[in-house]
Parts: sequence; C-alpha cells; structure tokens
Amino acid sequence: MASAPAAGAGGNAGGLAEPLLAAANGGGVGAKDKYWVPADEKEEMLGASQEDGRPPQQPLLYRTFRVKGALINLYRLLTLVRVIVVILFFTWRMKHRDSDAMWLWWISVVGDLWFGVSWLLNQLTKLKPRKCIPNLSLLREQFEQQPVDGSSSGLPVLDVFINTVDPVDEPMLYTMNSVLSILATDYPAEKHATYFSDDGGSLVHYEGLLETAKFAALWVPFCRKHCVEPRAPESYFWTKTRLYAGNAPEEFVDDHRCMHVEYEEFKARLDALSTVIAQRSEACNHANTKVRCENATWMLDGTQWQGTWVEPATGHRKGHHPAILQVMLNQPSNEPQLGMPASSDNPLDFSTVDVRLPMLVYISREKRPGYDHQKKAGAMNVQLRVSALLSNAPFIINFDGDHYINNSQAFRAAMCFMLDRRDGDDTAFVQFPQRFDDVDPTDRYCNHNRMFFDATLLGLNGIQGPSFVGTGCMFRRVALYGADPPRWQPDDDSKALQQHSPNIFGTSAAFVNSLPMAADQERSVATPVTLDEAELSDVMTCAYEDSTEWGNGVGWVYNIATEDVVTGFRLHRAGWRSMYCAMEPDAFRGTAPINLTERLYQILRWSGGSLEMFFSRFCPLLAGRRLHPMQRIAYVNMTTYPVSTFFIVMYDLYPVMWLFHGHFYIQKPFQTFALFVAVIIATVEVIGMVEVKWAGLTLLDWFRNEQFYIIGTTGVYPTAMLHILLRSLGLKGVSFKLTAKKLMTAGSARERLAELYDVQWAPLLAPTVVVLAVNVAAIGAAVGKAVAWRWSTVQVAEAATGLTFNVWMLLLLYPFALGIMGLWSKRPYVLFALLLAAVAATASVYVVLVGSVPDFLSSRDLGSIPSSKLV
Ligand SMILES: O=c1ccn([C@@H]2O[C@H](COP(=O)(O)OP(=O)(O)O[C@H]3O[C@H](CO)[C@@H](O)[C@H](O)[C@H]3O)[C@@H](O)[C@H]2O)c(=O)[nH]1
Ligand SMILES: [Mn+2]
Repeated sequence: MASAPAAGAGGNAGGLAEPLLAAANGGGVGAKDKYWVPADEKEEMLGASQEDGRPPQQPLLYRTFRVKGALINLYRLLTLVRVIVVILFFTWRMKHRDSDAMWLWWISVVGDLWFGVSWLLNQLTKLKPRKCIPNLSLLREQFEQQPVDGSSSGLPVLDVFINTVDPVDEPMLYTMNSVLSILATDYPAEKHATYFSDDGGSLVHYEGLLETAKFAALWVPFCRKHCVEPRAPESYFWTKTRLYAGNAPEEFVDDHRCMHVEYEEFKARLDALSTVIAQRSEACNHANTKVRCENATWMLDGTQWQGTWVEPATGHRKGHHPAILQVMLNQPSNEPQLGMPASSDNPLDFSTVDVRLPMLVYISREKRPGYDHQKKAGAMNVQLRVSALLSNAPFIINFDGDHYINNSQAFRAAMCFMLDRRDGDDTAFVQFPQRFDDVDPTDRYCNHNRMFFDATLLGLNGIQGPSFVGTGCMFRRVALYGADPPRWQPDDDSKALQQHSPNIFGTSAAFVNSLPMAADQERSVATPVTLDEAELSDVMTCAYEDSTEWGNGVGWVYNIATEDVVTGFRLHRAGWRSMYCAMEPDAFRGTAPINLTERLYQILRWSGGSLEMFFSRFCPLLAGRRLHPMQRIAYVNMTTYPVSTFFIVMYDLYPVMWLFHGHFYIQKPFQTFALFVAVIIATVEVIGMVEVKWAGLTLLDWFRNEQFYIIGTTGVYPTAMLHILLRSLGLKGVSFKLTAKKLMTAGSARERLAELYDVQWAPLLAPTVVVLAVNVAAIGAAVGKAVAWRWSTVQVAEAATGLTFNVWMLLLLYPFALGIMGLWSKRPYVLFALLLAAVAATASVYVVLVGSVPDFLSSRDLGSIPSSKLV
C-alpha cells in the first residue's frame, strides 16, 4: 500500500502541520492510495478546544479515510443497476415458465435466487469502506513524554499469547522466531509479558524455548541497538536490502556478522534438541544414580519432565500429562538497564542499549484422555487465566505459532485504536490482516486472500468492524470476560463482572480477585508478579471449566471447528466494535499451506465452522439489537456462503447434457435468457473491476478469488455440508486437522516453493476432478457433433454460448488442474496438450459410438449456463 518507511520511526513529531503525512507514518495511505481521502473533520483531528470551558480534547490517535466520491458512487450505482437487472430477470423468468424439464427449471430458479441474494448480502457490506491509519507520533506525544509513577511511559501493559502444538508440523524454528520477534519488539520491556502455550507438552519445545530465552539476551539488544527490521532473525537474515536506522552505523557490520554466526549456532542447537534429549535420557536410564524409569527423559535439573516424553510412556504422552508452567524470563525492573561493553565473552558492545528482556512464560495445560480439550480455543482460555494470575494486563494480543512480528511498531499501532478518545473504550479488538511469506509469486491457491483482507474487511471496518480472523489481533481483556461495552453499560464494568463471577468464571478465588484490575483499562504499571503454584495449576486443569461459562460467554468460544469468527461475533453481538489496522510494512507475517490438499482442508475447516455457527446459538439471526444491521448481514453472509455449493455443483454438471441430450433448454425463449445472463455476468465483473481499484489490488488477485470460490464450492463445501448434516444428526461430523506447515530451508526461491508441487491424493479432490472431466468431455462432445453434422449458423452460435461456459469453468478450475499435476505443472503446456488430447478423444468416441444416430442428436444442442454469475 504505502511507500512510507518503517512506521513511526521519527515521523512528523507534532503530527498537526501535515496530518495526512503524519498519518502515513503509521503506514497505510500513501501515493498508491490515490482513491482514498480523509474522512474526519479537521477540528476533530486537531483536538480543538471546547466552547464550554472544558479542557481541550486530545487530538485523535488515528485518521479515517474513505474512498473518493466519484469511485465509490460509481461502485454503488453499478450495484444498484445489477440489483434492478436481477429483479427484472426474475420477473421475466416467472412469466416464462417454459423449459424442457420443469423440475430443472425450478431448481435453477431457486439457485439463481440464492445467488442473487447471497451476492447482495456480500455486496451491501462493502458499500462504505473505511481505512484507519494510526498516528504513532501522536501516541508517543500523548503517552510517552511524561513518565508515570516510576514507569518509562504511560503506555498500557500488554499480554502476548502464542500457541503451538507440534514441533514438527509447525516447525519449531518458526515458532521460536515468532517468540524472538515478540521479545524484541519496540514496546517497553516491562510492559509486556509473553505466554507460550505448548499444547503438545513436549520437552523439545520446553528446551527449545529455554534456548530461545538465552539467545534473546543477544538478539534483543542487537535489534534495539541497530533498530533492525524485521525482528524475527530468520526473515531478517533472509532480507537482502536493509536501510540502517540505528545510532551506531560504524559498529553495524561487525555486530551483524557476529550475530549471524550466533544465530546459526542457535539454529543448530534447536535442530539437535530432539537427538540430544533422547541421548541424555538414555544415559540417565543407564546410570544407576537415578531411579530407573523405562523410557523416561530427565531434564537438565535432574527432575523428570512432566509432559510428553520423546518416547511416549504411560501418563506422559500427547493428550495425557499434568499441567506445566515455567517462568523462563522474569519480569524485568521498571528502569532501563544498560548492558556491558564488548568483552571476550560477548563481542557486541551493549553499553548504550537497554538489555532488559520482557517476561516469558512456558505453559502446557493439563491433558487427560476423555476430555475435549477444545484445541486452540481451549489453550487460549488457559492462557487467559494463567496470565490473569500473573501480569493480568488489560490488553492481550494473540499469535499462531507460525506468525511473527514483521513491523516492530505494530503493538503501538493497535494501541492508537484502543486508546483513541472516540470509540477506543468501546473497541473490543483490533485485527491486523494476515499476510504470508511463502506463497508463490502468482498466488496459485489464493493464499493471500486479498479480496477478503483488502476489500471485505475494509467494508466491515466502515460498519461495526472486521471479524476476528484468528491471529494478529489485540483484545481488551474485559471484553473477552463478557463485559458490556461502556456505550451499552453506564455502570462500572468491574462491579458487573464481580457480581456474577462464581458460576461464570470457575472456583479460583485468585482469578476472581484479578477481575477489577483487569478492568483498569489504561493501567500502565506492571503489577509485581507472584507465583502461587497451587493456584496456577488449579486454573490449568481440564476440570476447571466444568459447569462454568468458559468457552461460551467467557473467553474464546468452544465446540466449533473455527473459534475465530464466532468469538468476534460474540463481541460484536454484545455491542463492542472492532478496528482494522493494515500497516506498511506488514505488521505480522506467517506461513500459509501452499500445497493444494492442505489448502483445501483449511477451506473445509473454515466453511464447516461457518455453517456450524449458523446452526448454533451464535446464529447471527438470533442476535439482539446491539449488532449493527449491516454487521448482521455480514455475519449471515459469512456463515451461509457454503450453501451455494448445492447449486454450483449442479451448474457445473449441466454440461452432461451435451453428452446425452439433443437440444435442451432450461429456459425458453433462449435468446432473451442468454442476453439477461450476459448482462448479469458482465455487471458483476465490472463491479469487481471497480472494487479492485479502490482496494488497490490487481486483476490477478481478483481472478484468484473467483477461481478459489469455484474450487471451494465445487470440491470442498459439499463436504462441509455433509459435516453439518452429520452434526445435526447428533454424529461427530468430519474431523478437522491441524494445518501442517513445512519448514522452508533458506535455499533458492525454487526450493522454498517445492511444497507447491506436492500432490497428496485425498477424497476431497474427487468432486472437482469429476467436474473437470465432465466439462472437458462436454467440449469433446460438442466438437464431435460439429464434425458429424453440419450445423446452421444459429446452431453454431448457440453451441458457442454453451461452450463459453465450459471454457470459463476450465479457466476457473485451472489452479486445481495444475495442483493435481504436481511437478508437471511447472510446464503448463503439458496441461494444454492433455486437454487437447482429451477433447479429441471424447470427440472421436462420440462420433464413432453415437454419431450414427442422427435423428436423435442432429438438432440444436446446448449445454446450459448458470443464469446469474456466481461470484
Ligand atoms: O489443539 C490445538 C490445535 C491448534 N492450536 C494452534 O492453533 C493455531 C492455528 O491452527 P492451524 O491448524 O495452524 O490453523 P490455520 O489454518 O493455519 O489457521 C487459521 O485458521 C484458524 C481457524 O480455523 C485460526 O484460528 C488461525 O488463526 C488461522 O490462521 C496454531 O498456532 C496451533 O498451534 C493449538 O494451540 N492447539
Ligand atoms: Mn496458521
């Protein structure tokens, strides 16, 4: 988006002289965003003094931008035109109930109605997009210039959650890079504490985190000294071009080289961990000094590891172990602490740098067979309680293990929204877009999801705010606890929370006592941490949540394939708003599943979760009046979209008619029908073009979105529908798996993308393969017919209409076809050769087998086309 340098680094101090420029320092609106103009009033911006003698208001911490009048009005006008055409089309169809098969006619009418409605639901929420750009220099000015009670600044304290399960499927190197980027981020060290949740309870993670904490003692001061970006070492060392922003340029080259060596050694230690641990355990087992325990693994301090062994043993396997908590880095002092000058032990001179490290805690909740651990949501709720007993910050930010901080100003950016005097207090969460590192340049499987992150969410930002998308999101703690937003509740939150606490929050007195403090929204001084082991392990047990509101009205929501959208919904339903924050450079980056099968499974989980939500207590139709009407529409759309699959699959398979039927019309008279369809398709495409403009995207982004919509509806959503059907029959439903991420070695770009060419056959691929085959065969049959009989011009024209549909279908399914070709897909011409061969083969089979029955087939032939364009 913007061409602005590292956000907030310097910037226009006052932020008032040139508001737009100052705002741009927060990242977001720059030269490329020529279609966006400021939407807030100038006086508001400046914090004009008030007439009734009250003190002048603080200037606003973020600026809002809207799309330029001409462009957005064109967009709205086109939407209106399409709505009118669709209505005319339906009226016309209802008056012309004429078809070769009335049952098909009815299905197609219902299908078109569904597409019309779901398109409108989607479109309505995008008519008033808003972009909000934080002003980091104003934040510094308002919160960091006068130190507050012994603290270096007035910024609020913050808890950071990071989740992981499996050191192999989610490569530990990434997870530890994430941790390093958090520890090194530009936020006062005494003001944030990180809670690392290891859902696998594996010793490898535990010791990996210990290694990381040690390495951080070098890495973090290095980042501070030279202001490096990004602060995840793997991507930092991978970056080729760097702008120097620190104060010691003359020492940089040496420090950098030294750090690189240290990092390589650190990586080697991480790599060796599983072997080292196994060997150590073996040695201990054979040394008679310790109690013998078969397969046991001993920790460095001579005690036995409580979690899962390298080789599982009774009571020490995945899914069965007691709770573990270890503070790996203690809470630092409030005062900055300068490091040591260079020495033989440490060649880096840290004598001018604050070397404090923020608090870091390892936790692995108790796991017992027979309990539903509720995956990530369960893990995060444990983090929520444990952190409440320790640092208990009023704000929380959460990360998946594979997402790291790419812009060290991100925490501050989110604070601009939380602390802003307009809606700040009513803001439950600030969501950042998900961006990915490892996606191939053409984004074959639409991993970047640009239309969603750069258009849809900006649309929602203009209503009640973006949905929660799982990672890279800052929360207000009390909102997660189920408090009402101030605008809906004049009373003091903390009282309200305490009144109902016992059967809501569980039996921990320590937790209940932490509530009032959590409600102190702008607390800027960290509470001294005291460890009460009994209380801590109490809130980490499986049984703690029995008969409480956890996972329902409190914390992240349970019993659903995707906890994210539904948790965000619960907050919006309570009247909270959320804010969307897209920064430049990207705030966070992660890894995406780039092989087709993994990607389809991910889409399956999302669509399954969406449907589950619609058929649950969290159905958007059941929400009360605090949910903005447009926001409700957005959630209805977000939870019903997979239903389209029913009609899409049917349309996809219509071309079968080419194979078996002579002339066949779903709707007569055909010419008028075709004309309507053409206009309806054309308008949706033109609307897409305009959207691409204001969202700042490319046509490829937009086309990938169309392609993945079709691939999803054809191949994946049927399974999601099956899932919801099974669930409604009281069965378990389809089981969803963790998205595996492969470790990308820092080799050439080609090596990094090797995974793109993995083919893993799975039943999920079957429906789309069938649809591909049907469409190819239909083209073959058409060619066969054209060869066997001489057609009139009208026949050719009509056949061409049908064929256009087949070809369009193939274009949409092209990434899928490439995906199942594996390594061959590096040579797309092979695919075209195959296509030609398949068409030729079907055509000849057609001519030979059925070509001799002219009176059945010689008349006009048509496949059918879906009436309204689908996406
Ligand atoms: O029992 C579990 C299972 C998963 N996780 C963590 O949950 C996160 C997300 O799981 P993953 O399988 O990687 O899902 P993705 O498809 O990569 O994630 C997307 O989709 C999820 C919703 O389905 C969101 O929660 C994520 O934030 C979003 O990035 C990872 O950090 C996991 O370590 C746990 O902590 N415990
Ligand atoms: Mn993920």
